[in-house]
Amino acid sequence: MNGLWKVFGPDKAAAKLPGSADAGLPAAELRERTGCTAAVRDVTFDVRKGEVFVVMGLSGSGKSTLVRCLTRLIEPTAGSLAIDGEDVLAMDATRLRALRRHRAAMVFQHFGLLPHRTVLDNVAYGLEIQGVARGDRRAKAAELVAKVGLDGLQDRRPGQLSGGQQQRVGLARALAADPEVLLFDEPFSALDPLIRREMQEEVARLHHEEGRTMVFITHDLAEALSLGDRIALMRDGRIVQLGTPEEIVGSPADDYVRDFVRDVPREQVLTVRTAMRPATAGEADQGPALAPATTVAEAIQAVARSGGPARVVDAGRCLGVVDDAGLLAVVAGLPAPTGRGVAA
Ligand SMILES: Nc1ncnc2c1ncn2[C@@H]1O[C@H](COP(=O)(O)OP(=O)(O)OP(=O)(O)O)[C@@H](O)[C@H]1O
Repeated sequence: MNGLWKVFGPDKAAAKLPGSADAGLPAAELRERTGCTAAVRDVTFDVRKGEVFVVMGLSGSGKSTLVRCLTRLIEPTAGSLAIDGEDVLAMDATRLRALRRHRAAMVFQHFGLLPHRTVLDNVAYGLEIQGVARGDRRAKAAELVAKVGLDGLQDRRPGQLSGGQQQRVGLARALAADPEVLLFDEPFSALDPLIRREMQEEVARLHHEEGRTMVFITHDLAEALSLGDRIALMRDGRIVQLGTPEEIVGSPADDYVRDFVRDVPREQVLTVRTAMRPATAGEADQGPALAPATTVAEAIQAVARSGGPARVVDAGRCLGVVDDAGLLAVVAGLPAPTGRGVAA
């Protein structure tokens, strides 16, 4: 998407706002002057095939509006939007329906399961509206019920399931459409923390197995950091930073982001790439070898066990070494000493 806007308010005023002098005003002032709310302001990003793209921000920052614009459940006010090169804003009603059914399925916080149908029939429902024959859809639904870990529960009704199990049914139903992209709107925020963790692991596992593209909305930083390949952090309708968890925690774009990530356990997010320094003579072939994606927390264990620096090795090449001073600097949030982070 490119330069996307969604402005709520009186039609004429809303249409005029993108690009106007008022467009940058803080939310309250904007509302006072124009009667409009700019829920999404000039947002540009690409979701890459196969990645988990997280949209994160506090309540009211514009996450849901942004993700609903992706399939035009909400009509954007301005900007452009494409999926696989096809212009979404030019799609007619038929193409749009196909987009929402087959290409970008949405998983909501409240799944809206059909209470009188069994688990299997709820999952098969998505296939039913696609016109799949009964025998085929039941076989496919049974496969998906097993995939999301609900084996043996297929004849229950939603009321006989726990919250987490209901979410799995919703997930299986979304997967039944075999969409290119799964859009998750805060799907787990109503769950208690243990079940929530379990569902996050489930999503991570499914992603790992299938490599399906996922767009995931959350206001929970820990969830964003654990699931996201990249995170777009929103504030007041804008993206304030877009980057990997390591970039957001390690190099916050401004004071707002810095404050946001202040309490994150840095050693669990940052990797040895941030902590390493060039190897000196003789170090390149000594000590334990760590992959570049190794977290600082894991590297601390390796260095503590071996009593000396560890090497960061990628495809047989030594990129640098990490020692206790470098690892401690990361944990303490200190700037890397000169020479660190530079490949040898
Ligand atoms: N239909 C609407 N009419 C007017 N304003 C709206 C409408 N929908 C959303 N807004 C406003 O747009 C802004 C962004 O809302 P949005 O729901 O996208 O935020 P969010 O980040 O998803 O919040 P939450 O985490 O609470 O769901 C808010 O200021 C909200 O009040």
